[in-house]
Amino acid sequence: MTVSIAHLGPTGTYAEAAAIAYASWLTEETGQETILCPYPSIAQTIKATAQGKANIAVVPVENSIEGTVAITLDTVWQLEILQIQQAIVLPISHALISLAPNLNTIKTVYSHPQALAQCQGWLEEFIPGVKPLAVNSTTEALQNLNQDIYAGAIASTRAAEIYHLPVLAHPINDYPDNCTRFWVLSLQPSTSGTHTSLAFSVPANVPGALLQPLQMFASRGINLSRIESRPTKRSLGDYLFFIDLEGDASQTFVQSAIAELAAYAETLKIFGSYKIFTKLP
Ligand SMILES: O=C(O)C(=O)C[C@]1(C(=O)O)C=C[C@@H](O)C=C1
Repeated sequence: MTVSIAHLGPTGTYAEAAAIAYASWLTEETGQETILCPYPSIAQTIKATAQGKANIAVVPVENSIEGTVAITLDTVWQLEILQIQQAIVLPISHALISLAPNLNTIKTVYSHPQALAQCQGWLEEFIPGVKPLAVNSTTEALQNLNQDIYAGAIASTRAAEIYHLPVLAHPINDYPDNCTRFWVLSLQPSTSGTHTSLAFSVPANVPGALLQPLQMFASRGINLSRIESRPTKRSLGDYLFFIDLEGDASQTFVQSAIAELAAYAETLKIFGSYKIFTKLP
């Protein structure tokens, strides 16, 4: 069977690079053939996989400069049925791509909001007054860039090569060690790994509602590698808490922690246990 891997498109995105890295790993490990399936948005990538239209989704979840990719957490929470099979950390090195003769003539810069935010200091310093325009992905604007010499786009040098466009400046991210973590999601139960991701809402906004779950992890010696809050979208000030913990959900002490957490939580969702792969530059 050929494994279909959904990712944010069009071709050349960082998500596609992560999907390619996962596809090579999968083929090496299992001998399975893969096919890449680009989708116009991160939400559609995740939904297509939840609906069985693709076998796997590879989506960004957190960036070292800008933090959470909110749409990923929100969609995974809403759909509930997807499990994390693996996490992949990719270095992100942005380029300014444009047919403009020099930086001074650029009036607008297109990119994904995460990429624009990761380069905002550079943009303010080197193209002050430029208009940042958010689009669905770093590569969405590249197909039309040759129609506007006053426009630029922030994407990878790999994308510039794919679209045969010149790089005016690189790297332009505000911090050199920029990297993004991607989740590999599917409908299959996750196997095992070093980290477990879960999320919960609390029954009431009262003192200690979050302290009790956190204390429970601490008292068991379970290290949390990430905690993130997202609005429940029900009312202002009402939150969900996303936690990554160091441990495998099949370990007895993690199982008992999860059982105790269920008692504190209004709703608890477990997104699986998985390994984190770091692809070096
Ligand atoms: O637009 C892309 O190329 C993406 O893969 C999306 C995305 C993101 O959403 O964070 C992925 C990595 C970078 O952080 C910038 C953009």
